[in-house]
Amino acid sequence: MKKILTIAGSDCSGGAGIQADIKTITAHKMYAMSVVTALTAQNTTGVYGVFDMTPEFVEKQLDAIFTDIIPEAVKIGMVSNKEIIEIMSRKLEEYKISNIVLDPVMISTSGSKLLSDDGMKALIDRLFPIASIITPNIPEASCLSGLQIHTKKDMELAAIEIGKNYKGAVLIKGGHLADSSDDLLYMNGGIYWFYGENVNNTNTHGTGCTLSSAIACNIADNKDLKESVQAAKKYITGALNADLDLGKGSGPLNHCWDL
Ligand SMILES: Nc1ncnc2c1ncn2[C@@H]1O[C@H](COP(=O)(O)OP(=O)(O)O)[C@@H](O)[C@H]1O
Ligand SMILES: Cc1ncc(COP(=O)(O)O)c(N)n1
Repeated sequence: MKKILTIAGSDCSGGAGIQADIKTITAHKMYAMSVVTALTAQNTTGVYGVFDMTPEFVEKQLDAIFTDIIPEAVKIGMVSNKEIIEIMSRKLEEYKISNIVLDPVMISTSGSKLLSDDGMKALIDRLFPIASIITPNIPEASCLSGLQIHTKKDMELAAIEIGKNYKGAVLIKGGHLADSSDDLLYMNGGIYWFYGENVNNTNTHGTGCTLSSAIACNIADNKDLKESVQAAKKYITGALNADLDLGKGSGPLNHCWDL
């Protein structure tokens, strides 16, 4: 069985973070492991508290995993702060871990900040260089490129701008653009569009976490990056179409459908 590690924050309401990742990995019939970087008290209406793990305990978790079970792919989500990022980058390099999918989580769908300002710089300097692919949403791509993004052409310009400083693949997710769910992959100077069915469902809590975990599973399954994104898009569309409606805000996805 393929083993996937998620390094991310916990969402006690089960919609995003570690919980979304484990559900996605299990739905792909793979073995999920998790390193928790932070606990959050959140639900479909907002984030009400964040409790960061100590860097030392993140290190202990990473050592416990990498000295015993080596994952075929790793997904990185919420990383909180600079100290945690520095430990992660050291450990991922020390154990020569490859196939890293990095979701640069900065702000939750409900608008809460999930990464400190110095964390942002450390993320770019320490984790971007070791990731095979980064998966910013539109606000994150805007922050990384310094460009406003309102159209698909803007997405292309932002991807090229991010690509100037980063050698890996960039997937800009289009979920925040009105009436479109098309995602853009920028890789080796080429632009590839992934056209998605725009599902009429406002329950999108955890879509980014789910997509990046699904990409990690597909990479572990020996698919190339384009095939991995295509298959992950199929998974997210299915989970949105499976239509769960929980909570008072933007609810979680339904992972209980036949892939
Ligand atoms: N209403 C929707 N219908 C279909 N796909 C969607 C919808 N909303 C988001 N997606 C898809 O979910 C994935 C995550 O995108 P997005 O919501 O932009 O990320 P994030 O959760 O990081 O903000 C992307 O593949 C995007 O195209
Ligand atoms: C622990 C954790 N990690 C990531 C997200 C972002 O997910 P989303 O953008 O879908 O709210 C979140 N809300 N909580």
